[in-house]
Amino acid sequence: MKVFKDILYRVQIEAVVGSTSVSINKLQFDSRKVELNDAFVAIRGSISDGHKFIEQAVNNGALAVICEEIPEQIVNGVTYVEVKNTQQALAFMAANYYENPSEKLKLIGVTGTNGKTTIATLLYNLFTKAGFKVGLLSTVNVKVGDKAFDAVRTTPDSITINAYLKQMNDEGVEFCFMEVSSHGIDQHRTTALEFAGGIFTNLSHDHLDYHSSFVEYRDVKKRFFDELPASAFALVNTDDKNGQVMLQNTKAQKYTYALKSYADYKAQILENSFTGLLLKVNDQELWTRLIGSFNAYNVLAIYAAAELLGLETLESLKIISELNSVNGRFQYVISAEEKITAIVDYAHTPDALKNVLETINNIRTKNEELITVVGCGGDRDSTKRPKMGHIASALSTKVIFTSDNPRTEDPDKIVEEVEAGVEPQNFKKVTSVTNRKQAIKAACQMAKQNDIILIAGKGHETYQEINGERKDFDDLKIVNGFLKQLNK
Ligand SMILES: CC(=O)N[C@H]1[C@@H](OP(=O)(O)OP(=O)(O)OC[C@H]2O[C@@H](n3ccc(=O)[nH]c3=O)[C@H](O)[C@@H]2O)O[C@H](CO)[C@@H](O)[C@@H]1O[C@H](C)C(=O)N[C@@H](C)C(=O)N[C@H](CCC(=O)O)C(=O)O
Ligand SMILES: Nc1ncnc2c1ncn2[C@@H]1O[C@H](COP(=O)(O)OP(=O)(O)OP(=O)(O)O)[C@@H](O)[C@H]1O
Ligand SMILES: N[C@H](CCC[C@H](N)C(=O)O)C(=O)O
Ligand SMILES: [Mg+2]
Repeated sequence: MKVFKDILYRVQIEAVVGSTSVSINKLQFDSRKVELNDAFVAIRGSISDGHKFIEQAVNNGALAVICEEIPEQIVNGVTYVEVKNTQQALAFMAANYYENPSEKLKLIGVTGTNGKTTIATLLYNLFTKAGFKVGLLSTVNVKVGDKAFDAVRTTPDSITINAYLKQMNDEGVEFCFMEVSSHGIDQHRTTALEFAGGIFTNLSHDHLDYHSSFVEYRDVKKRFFDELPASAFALVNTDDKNGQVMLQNTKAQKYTYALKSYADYKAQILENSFTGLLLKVNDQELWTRLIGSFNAYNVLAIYAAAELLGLETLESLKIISELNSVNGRFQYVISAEEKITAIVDYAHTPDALKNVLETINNIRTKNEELITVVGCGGDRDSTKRPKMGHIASALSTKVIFTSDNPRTEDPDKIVEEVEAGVEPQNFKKVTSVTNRKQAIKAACQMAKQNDIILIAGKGHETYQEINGERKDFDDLKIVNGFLKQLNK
């Protein structure tokens, strides 16, 4: 039990009805989960409005209600608190409830369109290998030291974030690396957290269904840097034109990294092959098993962050050279006889897809075909579909369009929208097989000796979501199975 008044610390209160001296049990923003003596926070969402469920929350036993408008019908014995923004209030309340756990460790947030999971996970692995107890909040999973938990979202809601951070405090975690998504910033999931550093990767097309324009998407990302404290570092990629924008109004100490332009942390690619990258980083040579020039940015960012967090340079260079690629990010298998390479990659944005295809094209020889299997998710930004169709067909020798996670949309219709981006000169490279398993099978059957198959979009995901139902599905396992059948 916690005293309600203490939980409200730093929350800007507009009006109160009832007493704030009561003791509350848990915080909830979903009325269906409210139990006796909980506090219910009513959030105006995109589908429904939490204010409609205040009565249900009270019937379920809520002792306190935090809302943007106190209802006309109030119940005796229940405390109502009016605030301007309930999502923001929830963030402060969650931090207070768990005793501000972000202040008791070094929390580093990674934001940008692509590379967040890669950078956060590599930093988790780097600091763990350096002997620290580390935490991770990422798309793939949540880690508290070596304990792993399933991740539901890239950036969880503020109650979940603070609960994990508290668990990290209890277990003596010193550093936590977390992904900060644009939805997360916009919905104040990361407000009230004390960050020791922020990293910006890059900005390209994604989530334009949610944010009304690219400028709004950019400004949401920028808000994360605007809110960093002066004690934190802000480390940005200045080869991306939006890197400097992120630094415009930040109070944090500014650092830059780049391959092409002047920066505090600079790298040059000396070698780029299927076995990895050889980089020159601030005059030191650095070998990494990670593949593709985009990974040079990720590796440079973790090298810089490690230095800013006080890790010894030689030690971090040594450990970085031992790090493996992250689950579902350029993971590959090679079939035993035909030597067909199948790559599974989480590229689900036009820019990521282009990077992965260019990386493969830089490495493969002209005699080998590049067969790409790709689709786009349903109930997500549909404007990226034709763009990804265009990129896949222009940069591969053959393409099979298929389903990603159709969610509640018609899978055939999504495939048609992807096909719409194909230019006439590429028509004959393209076929469509809506069933993803059949599409992967077809790619394996098409492939000849030494060819390369790219299966993009789902990476580490072990399910396919169709009509709200998640069924087991693992690109890597499936392609491995078909490649083995070919060998028989
Ligand atoms: C678009 C989006 O971000 N939606 C999030 C948002 O939902 P919403 O605004 O639609 O909520 P709503 O359903 O309208 O309901 C409003 C409120 O009423 C409450 N409610 C609803 C019904 C009821 O009976 N009782 C009740 O109290 C809900 O709990 C909610 O608090 O607020 C909810 C509660 O916090 C989130 O669960 C939900 O995430 C949904 C599931 C989602 O899919 N989000 C994705 C898009 C997302 O956040 N993705 C990013 C990754 C992006 C990236 O790759 O960069 C992420 O960080 O994971
Ligand atoms: N620095 C980068 N620049 C461009 N593309 C990248 C970069 N790093 C990774 N990618 C590509 O983007 C894909 C997704 O990478 P990653 O999962 O690290 O990004 P993310 O930002 O966490 O994505 P999400 O928004 O889904 O959480 C990778 O599979 C790869 O194809
Ligand atoms: N974090 C991203 C993941 C997309 C992954 C892709 N497989 C899809 O389902 O669209 C999102 O929620 O938009
Ligand atoms: Mg991620």
